[in-house]
Amino acid sequence: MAEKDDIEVSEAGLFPALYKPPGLLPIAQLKDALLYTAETYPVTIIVGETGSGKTTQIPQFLHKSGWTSDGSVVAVTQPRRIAATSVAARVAEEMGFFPGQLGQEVGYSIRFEDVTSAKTQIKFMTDGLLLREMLVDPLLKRYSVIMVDEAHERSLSSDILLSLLKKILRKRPELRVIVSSATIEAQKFLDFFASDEDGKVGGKTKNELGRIITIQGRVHPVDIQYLVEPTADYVETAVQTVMDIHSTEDKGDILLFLTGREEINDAIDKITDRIVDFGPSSQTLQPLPLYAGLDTEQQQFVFEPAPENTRKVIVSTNIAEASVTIDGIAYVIDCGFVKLRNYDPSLGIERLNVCPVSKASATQRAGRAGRTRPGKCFRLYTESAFADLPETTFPEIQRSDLAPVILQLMNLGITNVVRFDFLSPPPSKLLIRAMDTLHSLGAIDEYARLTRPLGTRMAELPLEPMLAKTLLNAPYFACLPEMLTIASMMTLQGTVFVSHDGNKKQEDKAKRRFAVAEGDHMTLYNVYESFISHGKKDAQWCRENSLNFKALVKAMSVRKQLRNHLERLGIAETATFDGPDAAKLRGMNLVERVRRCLTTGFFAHAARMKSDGTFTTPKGDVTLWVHPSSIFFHRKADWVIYHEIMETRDKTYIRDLTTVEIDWLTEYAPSYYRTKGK
Ligand SMILES: Nc1ncnc2c1ncn2[C@@H]1O[C@H](COP(=O)(O)OP(=O)(O)OP(=O)(O)O)[C@@H](O)[C@H]1O
Repeated sequence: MAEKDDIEVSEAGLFPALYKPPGLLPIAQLKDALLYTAETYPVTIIVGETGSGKTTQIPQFLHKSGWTSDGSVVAVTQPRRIAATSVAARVAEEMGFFPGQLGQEVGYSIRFEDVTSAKTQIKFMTDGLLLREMLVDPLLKRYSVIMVDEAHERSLSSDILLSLLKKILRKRPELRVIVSSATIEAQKFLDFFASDEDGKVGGKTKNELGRIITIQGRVHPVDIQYLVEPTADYVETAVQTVMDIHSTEDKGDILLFLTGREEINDAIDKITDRIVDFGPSSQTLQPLPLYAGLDTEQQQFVFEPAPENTRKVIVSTNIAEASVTIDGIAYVIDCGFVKLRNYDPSLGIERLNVCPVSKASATQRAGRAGRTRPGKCFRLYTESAFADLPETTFPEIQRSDLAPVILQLMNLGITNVVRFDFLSPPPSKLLIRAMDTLHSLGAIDEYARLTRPLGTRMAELPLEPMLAKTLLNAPYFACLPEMLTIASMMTLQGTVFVSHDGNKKQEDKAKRRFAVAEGDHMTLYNVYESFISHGKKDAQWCRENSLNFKALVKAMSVRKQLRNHLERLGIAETATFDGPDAAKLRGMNLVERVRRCLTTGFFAHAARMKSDGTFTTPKGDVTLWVHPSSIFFHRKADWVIYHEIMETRDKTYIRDLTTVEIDWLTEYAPSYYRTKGK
């Protein structure tokens, strides 16, 4: 029986307290001001210290003061999935719901994972997902308030979302938009919403449009320390700092920010090697990785409390940088760098460049400490280097492949994307390249209009344009069931094979066992089929075959969702369409039909193997390296199409390859290969 002191009254009823309220968060003092502003003005820009309570408290204030009473929903968008899911869990808990009740009054929605219900009143979601919802609900009518969190990060989707919300406000003056931002961007956001030919948004003049609210103060102090001299090897310095903290500082977990998976694994190996130096009796260290490529389950580990006498060291990319609270973190180590995507429109290659973080990012990182206890942040750069950092991160919209987002904008009826009201307009080269890509895929015509049905259908599928086109073409190649599986497996982004207990050899053996000579797509198909034929629920079989059980279960769910999307478009899984080549295709085996179908979507990603085992682009101007995860890392091929291309450090890698015939490129993309002179 619970003690009286452990009993809390919540809206959900009486039950033993699962959590202790965080005391008065700084935002509590501004509750009335905030609610008044939201009542009075369409736009509220909120600027506050990290940890002051913006993300977790504002939606609850709004909910309690009636913004959801008519069945409307308060939405909070996040640039990252881990933030959306973990904050939803926290808010549900604060409102008195048990973990199993997540998805009822409080829920979250991220791509291929909707944990909401008809009851949901507070919904956390990725900014990209809210954009998608506009396809079915263009004015986002189910929401009374939309809070765009971490808007200063300038993610591609949140920038586009702000532009579209500005448009929606003209038609829905009763909608409330709250934008949470770092100080430096606040005025820019308000000015953006106010800028209009007639100075009016939703019938309001500039002065009536919105206000900036600033929250002072934080829950616990964070002591920031800098290096006296710069370091030439921040991974080594980071590991050393972990060891120093462990031997000299009080209890408390550590969060170390590095730039990517390789560095993270390297640091974890080094930490593991050095733990032994501390001897068996002392408190031990538990290093845990955190990056986007891990599946949700693996990411959840970092939130679990460390075992007794153990100090957690979470080694993370910037995905833990904003909105995330990991209870127990007392120390943050910030390497000062981040990997940023940079799309090269002339070559169509995405580069991952290691760049110095912005001051806003460094502040966010430091703010992961001092949330549930006082903290320290060790910046692995000098104070003068900090002073030289840019204020905010360069907007993603100015360095991304814009084809997916332009396709969506067009489907929302924005016909002239060049004149779209961007917060920061992208360079014209990026726009031109995106239009080019969409045109070559047949999604837009020569007048830059969305084609019907292909273009609109491509926009409606939650897949990138090349994969969407491939899937939509599959009925012409009588391979829709197979392509549904392949598309679902592609969304797992390399998490299918795992080395259990670090047994890399076993993993390689398993890969060879499932390998299909024609390439990685059919190999993944083979894995999925074997999983299904082993009764779907067989985690032990997955272990024996170095497969990630959770990832495969996820693939099943994604496949079902994609199948439902197609059904809504009037395409049944069993559909076969007769194209001009129907008779010819009937004589071909399944693998050839799949390869041809892949060519119709990925023809722009063609490459040819050279004698040294590397690949080259059709023009021969770029050397491409096979990603080690591909079956062609050790095998020969001639022409291939690939799914993804990425430049890291000094090499350009391609991953997920399938063999094709050179003639198919001109057969399925005649204008692309003719005009490109390839
Ligand atoms: N999962 C959690 N466990 C324990 N305390 C939490 C948790 N989530 C939030 N808190 C408490 O609530 C406070 C406010 O968190 P919240 O995410 O709302 O702040 P924020 O202002 O949005 O911060 P940021 O901008 O840094 O994301 C934290 O500082 C912490 O004290």
